[in-house]
Amino acid sequence: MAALSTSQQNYINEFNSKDYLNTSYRANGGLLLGEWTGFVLPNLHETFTKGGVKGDTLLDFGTGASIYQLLSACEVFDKIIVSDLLEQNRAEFQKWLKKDPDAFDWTHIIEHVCELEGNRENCEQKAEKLRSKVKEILKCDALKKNPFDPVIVPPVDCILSCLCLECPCKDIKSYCNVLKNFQELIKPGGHLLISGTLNGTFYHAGNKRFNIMTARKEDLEMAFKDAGYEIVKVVYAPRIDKSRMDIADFDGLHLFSLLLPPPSSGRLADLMLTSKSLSSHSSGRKRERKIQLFVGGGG
Ligand SMILES: C[S@@+](CC[C@H](N)C(=O)[O-])C[C@H]1O[C@@H](n2cnc3c(N)ncnc32)[C@H](O)[C@@H]1O
Repeated sequence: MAALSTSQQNYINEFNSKDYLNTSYRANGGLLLGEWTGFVLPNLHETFTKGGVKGDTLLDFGTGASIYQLLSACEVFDKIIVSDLLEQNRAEFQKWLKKDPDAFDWTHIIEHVCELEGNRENCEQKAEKLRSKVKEILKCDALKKNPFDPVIVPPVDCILSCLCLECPCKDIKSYCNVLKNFQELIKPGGHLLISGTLNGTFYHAGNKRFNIMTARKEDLEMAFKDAGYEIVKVVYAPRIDKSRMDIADFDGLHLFSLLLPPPSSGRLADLMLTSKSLSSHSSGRKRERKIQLFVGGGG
């Protein structure tokens, strides 16, 4: 088994789920309430309505113990898979799912999303809808080729990841590598939605400090293109309130809506050549047929 990086071991030992939720999202005072939620919730609402992103399964990568990012998604996906590196985060998420009295109270955030959706449902109905859509809570590690190893997750319609990839990735090269590995997890023609902060170097969960990769606009744009995604939409916003830079020092926010294009005919030829040269016996032929069928179906 590969050794854990310092960053992963640090997360395992030091990241307290409740401290993170309280620092970031507690009603009246969470650092990420206001500018972050005021940015990400309407943008996700729009992505999952006017933006037309929908499907059978959404995979949320690096969920932590957060639910805010799934509240609009649960309207347009049948199944949601959540995932995180940390056992403590997965357990904390499970508490919310099971309505444990000790679970974090997300009411203020759920109300915000209900308002965005025109109050079709009340808070309780909305929470129940999300609970009913979450089908799995998986362990993941962004730094592995298959982040769910040894589990094989069949390709999904959409991967969503908020405030996560800048934590494990030490630089833009490793970030781009993670994006490339994500391709195996997304159906061709499916979406990748990535949202996070710009130009930050650290954030706090309680009194513990976690360093992050400094994400610059131009580096992110380049990484998504280099990794083979088509940028459908990108939204940026500056950080206005800089009074608590000692808790997290980012100066802006971003949301990228990306498309994983179906393989072009040139790429199909490459795939078929690779497939043929990989095996000359019947399993190779089966694989070749599967690729042809799939491309035919995808356009
Ligand atoms: C800043 S928190 C964001 C949590 C949540 N997505 C949110 O928006 O509130 C960063 C998350 O990244 C997770 N993380 C750190 N290293 C990771 C890795 N190697 N693979 C997957 N997740 C990781 C942490 O466990 C943590 O939940």
